[in-house]
Amino acid sequence: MASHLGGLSGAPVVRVESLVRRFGPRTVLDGLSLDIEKGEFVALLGRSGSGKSTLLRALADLDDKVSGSGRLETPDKKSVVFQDARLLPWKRVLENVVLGLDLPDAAERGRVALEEVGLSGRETAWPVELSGGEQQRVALARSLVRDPDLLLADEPFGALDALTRLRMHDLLRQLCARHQPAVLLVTHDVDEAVTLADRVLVLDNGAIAADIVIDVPRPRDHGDRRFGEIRSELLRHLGLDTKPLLPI
Ligand SMILES: Nc1ncnc2c1ncn2[C@@H]1O[C@H](COP(=O)(O)OP(=O)(O)OP(=O)(O)O)[C@@H](O)[C@H]1O
Repeated sequence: MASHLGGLSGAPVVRVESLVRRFGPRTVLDGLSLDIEKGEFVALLGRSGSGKSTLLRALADLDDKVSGSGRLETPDKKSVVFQDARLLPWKRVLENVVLGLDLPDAAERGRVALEEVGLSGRETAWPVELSGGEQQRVALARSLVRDPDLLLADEPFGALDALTRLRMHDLLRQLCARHQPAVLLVTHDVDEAVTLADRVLVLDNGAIAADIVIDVPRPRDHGDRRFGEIRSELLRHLGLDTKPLLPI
């Protein structure tokens, strides 16, 4: 698989070939292959337990037990955003953003990143003083201040209310357009995937079962005919056909 080039050029930023991850007798990733191009926004869907977070952890270098006959190549500069912001409660917002950033202009960069996510003026606040959406924006600022070549996001909006989620979609698109990292976004939300991504993958049986280029012009309208076709195709791949659950 992974034959897609998506109209983008250059060597892939992420190259995965024949990746295997077993937990005891259970094979969760079974020879998975995948490429992500520079600046490409890829969303990853899959049923619960299909191995999405397992793959993301492998790409984030958080798992040293992956194996396989192929290769796992990722850039050195990568950032991860999780469902919960994971801010240190005893550090102020700006300190959280620049934590571990060993650069003379770290504070200035942190301020710029906070401005980009709309949190200017909150530099000295404590995380507990921020809403869930604001905390997640701090987490985004913390990721982007490192200017990553790869942004890995594991259901980053899963804990947010619907309106905040939509606002975060816009923000993430803007930030990605500006910073141009390659992105792998794990999500359960088919519409989120089709709204944001250049390409959507479906993980099933330990491998990429579908690889669909989203050829819908931006800004994307959920009511667009092509949007609906792609949504239906993805739901089919997820085993969630649009058949009614109850007899009508
Ligand atoms: N540390 C672990 N030890 C044992 N099994 C694990 C471990 N981590 C993950 N698994 C198993 O691997 C499978 C895939 O888990 P993973 O969290 O990657 O799925 P997922 O697709 O992200 O699921 P969800 O959508 O529910 O978050 C699951 O069956 C899970 O029980």
